[in-house]
Amino acid sequence: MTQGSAPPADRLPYGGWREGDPVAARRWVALEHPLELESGRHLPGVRLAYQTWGRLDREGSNAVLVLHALTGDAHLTGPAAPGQAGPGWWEGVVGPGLALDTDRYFVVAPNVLGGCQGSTGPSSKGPDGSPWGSRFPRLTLRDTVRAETALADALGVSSWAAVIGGSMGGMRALEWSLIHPDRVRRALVMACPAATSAWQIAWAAPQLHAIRSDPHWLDGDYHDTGRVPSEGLGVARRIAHITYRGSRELDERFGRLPQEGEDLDDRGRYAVESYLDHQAGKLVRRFDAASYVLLTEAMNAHDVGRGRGGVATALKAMPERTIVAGVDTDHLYPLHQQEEIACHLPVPGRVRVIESAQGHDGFLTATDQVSALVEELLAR
Ligand SMILES: CC(=O)SCCNC(=O)CCNC(=O)[C@H](O)C(C)(C)COP(=O)(O)OP(=O)(O)OC[C@H]1O[C@@H](n2cnc3c(N)ncnc32)[C@H](O)[C@@H]1OP(=O)(O)O
Ligand SMILES: N[C@@H](CCO)C(=O)O
Repeated sequence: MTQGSAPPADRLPYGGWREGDPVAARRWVALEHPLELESGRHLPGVRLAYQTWGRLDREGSNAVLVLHALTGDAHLTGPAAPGQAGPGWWEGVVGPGLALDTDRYFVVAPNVLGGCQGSTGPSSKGPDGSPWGSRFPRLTLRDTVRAETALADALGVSSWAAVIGGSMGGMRALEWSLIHPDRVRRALVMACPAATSAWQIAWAAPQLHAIRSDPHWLDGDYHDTGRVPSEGLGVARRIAHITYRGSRELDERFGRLPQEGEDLDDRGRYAVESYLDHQAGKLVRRFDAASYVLLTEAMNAHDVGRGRGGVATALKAMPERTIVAGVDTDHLYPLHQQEEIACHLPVPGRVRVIESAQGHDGFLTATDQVSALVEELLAR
């Protein structure tokens, strides 16, 4: 296993992974051997990008793993790297004296395998030096956990004090706990299901279709062409973003208003259309379409019960100290899915409800309530 603090030289980052990055704790780890995937295939040359905050104690017992959502990254908090847009995605939750107190805990956030923010994914160069593109193997979320097992080993973390995640991060927190029951002491699982439902696969379908219909998609082999399937990815993000937000929220924020300075009678847009255009444009600038497809398919395949005797049996192996939370207005991953998880835990409990108008994104925006959950988890 090799490790470093500079980005892998063969990586064209979409995020902030550049030579001379001023934040010392942005690192990567390279797996020595090809990663054996759930499919039986092997993925060579795996590198995982990650960031850390705080220090690991002598016993190696104070490490907390935070797992990001679909288009997230390893940057939880702190100054952005040069060229990287914006602060971290969990500002106010992680830091000195905050709920995830970096004076006490060693916080680790990897970029998911298959992603495009520093870790190996379809846009990385394959063994022959050209981008993986369509040759990149299908992944499951279990594969992403197996890759991170090597990261935990490299960091000297024998067991995590807690594994925390929302949405895809929550699915992966479940898988971490079930693959390594001896290495996860607590879990906080937010806004995700035990198994992806028809409703969620249905919402993903037009997104995948939009990307694959883009003339620049080229069956996933576009990385060397100088063109990217930005129209398709933009449509996918618009669809996804509607599912991430509250219906009442959008009504109250935008109503039937036209976008400022635009005339609806002269091809102008409604304000909400402009908002979705903005969200699409931001994602297209920071995310790779092939990673989006790969990870969406990995989420579609998510089922903690697969090969474990079903969901109810599988969840019995979760840590006793598990908190499950959902957002009251989340119409993508509705609360009944978190209730299902909570009722099958070894210590069945009630779901913690995050009250937020902002739908699924509540686990990102309601930082005070999320902080309270993190504090409760770590106090147990
Ligand atoms: C766990 C993870 O790692 S997930 C990764 C986190 N990041 C993302 O998901 C990126 C996508 N963004 C989001 O999902 C959300 O914006 C969040 C959750 C990050 C933040 O949500 P909020 O703070 O509620 O932001 P909101 O949805 O209101 O969007 C604000 C943006 O819309 C823009 N906007 C608002 N109204 C309009 C409009 N009528 N026309 C155009 N743009 C508009 C704002 O100017 C602002 O732009 P900026 O982000 O470039 O500054
Ligand atoms: N806004 C989040 C929602 C997905 O859970 C993301 O883009 O990853």
